[in-house]
Amino acid sequence: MAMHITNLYGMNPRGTQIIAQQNVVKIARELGFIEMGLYHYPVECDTQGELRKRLDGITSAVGDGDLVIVQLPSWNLTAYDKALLDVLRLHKDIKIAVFIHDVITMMFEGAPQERLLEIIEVYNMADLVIVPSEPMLNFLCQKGLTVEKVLIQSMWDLPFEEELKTPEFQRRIFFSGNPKRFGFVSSWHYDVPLHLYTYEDYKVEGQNIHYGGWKNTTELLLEYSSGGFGLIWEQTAPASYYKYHQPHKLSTYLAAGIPVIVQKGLAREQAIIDYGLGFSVNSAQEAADIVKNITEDEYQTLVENIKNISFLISGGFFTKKLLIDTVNYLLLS
Ligand SMILES: O=c1ccn([C@@H]2O[C@H](COP(=O)(O)OP(=O)(O)O)[C@@H](O)[C@H]2O)c(=O)[nH]1
Repeated sequence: MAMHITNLYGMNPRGTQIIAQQNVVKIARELGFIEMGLYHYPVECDTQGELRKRLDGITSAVGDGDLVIVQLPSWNLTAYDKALLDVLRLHKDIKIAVFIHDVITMMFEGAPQERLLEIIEVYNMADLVIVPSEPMLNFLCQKGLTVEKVLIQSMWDLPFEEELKTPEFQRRIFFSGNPKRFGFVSSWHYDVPLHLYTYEDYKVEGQNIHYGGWKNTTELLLEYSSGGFGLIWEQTAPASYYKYHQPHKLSTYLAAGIPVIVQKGLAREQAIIDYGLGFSVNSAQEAADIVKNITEDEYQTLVENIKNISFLISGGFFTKKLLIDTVNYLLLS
């Protein structure tokens, strides 16, 4: 019996979609998974026959009784995801887990309800689903998710081997994300600097913004670990997605060892408070006030609290555990 996991290629390699899927696969390989590469392309150009031939090639290493983790979305059409699972299901005793990274219809405004139902139908073809949060699980169940075996992802990992220095006390806030998605950036006018990293060209509109352009993972972690706070905020529209979403930036800040400030009501708020990793706030003004008023001792206490979780994230432990739990759950019950 072999274990397979899909991996996404062909999209902007700076996008979180690619970074997250490739990091999961990096960790899965260490556990003996075989990579199944999926290419992002205009699926509508394929005839049914061409798509089937393509999928036969992609799944050629899969045999009867194997276990496959499909990371979704593939960012191709839902019809492609369904066709992939259909082809996998042709194998006798195959075990399929769908690892839900994002639900595309929830991310963009005006997406028709039927599309969400089509996506959930694909999830329902799996023996197990991995969801990004409990609110997401509840939402999907209300909309028709029927898969009984479910695991909830606790955190993204950011496998990273280099030693980072302990962050120094700095009154500044880091934010990584596209300002077109996160409108609060353009109205930043507080007397605490906001250091922004994004691959989108950004004409600085807010005040006290230091635009750092794009950094690769190593560069970003080095910037963050020089000291400050990491901000996690809701996207502008639709303004509810981050109540369900597992934010990648949370792990990036914690991997670098810096405390975080999260907007109240977002999916990871409680964990941040329970583990003493930072603060939750109602407004950007409140975030700036915390950074202005915190003492150096209080900052260092937070940095100490974060050391263990930082070790787990850079060592890939959350994903290893999730993948091992997936295999055990699929094979033993
Ligand atoms: O200069 C940059 C800016 C962003 N990122 C990555 O992009 C993520 C944030 O992107 P996004 O807002 O799409 O992800 P989210 O946090 O919403 O999951 C960060 O965690 C980084 O992994 C990066 O590597 N370099």
